[in-house]
Amino acid sequence: MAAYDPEREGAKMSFAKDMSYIDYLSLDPILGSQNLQSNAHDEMLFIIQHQTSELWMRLALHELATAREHLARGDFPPVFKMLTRVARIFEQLNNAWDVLRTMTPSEYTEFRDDLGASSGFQSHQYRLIEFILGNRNRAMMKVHEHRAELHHMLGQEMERPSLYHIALDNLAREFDITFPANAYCLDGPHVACTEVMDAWTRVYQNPKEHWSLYELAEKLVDLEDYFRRWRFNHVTTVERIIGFKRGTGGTSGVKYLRKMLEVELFPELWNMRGQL
Ligand code: HEM
Ligand SMILES: N[C@@H](CC(=O)c1ccccc1NC=O)C(=O)O
Repeated sequence: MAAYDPEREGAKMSFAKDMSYIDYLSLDPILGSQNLQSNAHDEMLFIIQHQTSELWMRLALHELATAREHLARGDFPPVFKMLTRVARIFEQLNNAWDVLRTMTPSEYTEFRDDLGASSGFQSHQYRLIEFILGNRNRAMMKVHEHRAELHHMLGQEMERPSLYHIALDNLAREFDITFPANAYCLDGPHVACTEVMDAWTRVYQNPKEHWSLYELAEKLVDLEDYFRRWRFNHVTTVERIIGFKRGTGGTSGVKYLRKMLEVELFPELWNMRGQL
């Protein structure tokens, strides 16, 4: 029997003049961007793990920015879809730790020194995700001063209402109320506010009456749930690989990351649950 030839069934096989897979996906720059700093076998894993994470974060930002625009118009269905997708992206990032966990401390030590002072602490996309969700801290912007455009982007985000702020606008509108100004702090983390908690409580006490806000609240809780799991997986993997060593970024390492586990993005949505 002759070997199968897809061309005979009509598959296009010549791409000298047409856009092909490698062209459309810009695979040349992507697959040529694993610039190893050492000869350690596991550095490839380390770089690809981070590069793929950054690509997923790029998508998460794309979804979150558009979700915020729709939410500002009170257009809920696309927001639900996009927030679900972002939660799934975090699930994807969470599963990716299983691959990285195959690297032992001995293997990581082979190239850790070659990382210099670089660290995930300097991931501008991670910081943007935090800022867009509402966990804002100007001090975190300083590491980007040498990259004016990234620094500017983070600064601009800090001037916009966060996704949660926009959710609160919708919540206030539902009950024809106004939240105190401190519920809308632009350049700091969101601080829990009783009036907001009471309004979410009213939503959960009568879901049928406030179904869109109820669904929105659950999407936000879902997203934060997955984000928390990411932080937890990160700190556990870090402890497993470097123990309590200081981070390359200069923080205390695991101690710093444990502190970050305390971050609450949407505190009222968690605090109100004990009141129902
Ligand atoms: C061997 C694996 C890893 C180790 C040992 C590690 C270690 C650390 C340490 C010690 C910090 C604290 C900052 C510092 O002083 O350096 C940190 C922060 C961070 N890492 Fe990793 N990390 C690892 C993998 C990853 C991966 C795969 C990502 C995915 C992008 C990542 C993203 C981050 C981010 C975003 C921060 C900042 C967190 C924050 O400020 O809340 N890390 N990491
Ligand atoms: N902070 C890590 C190094 C590290 O994980 C890292 C280094 C360069 C680019 C991304 C990294 N990932 C997360 O921090 C360490 O202290 O070993």
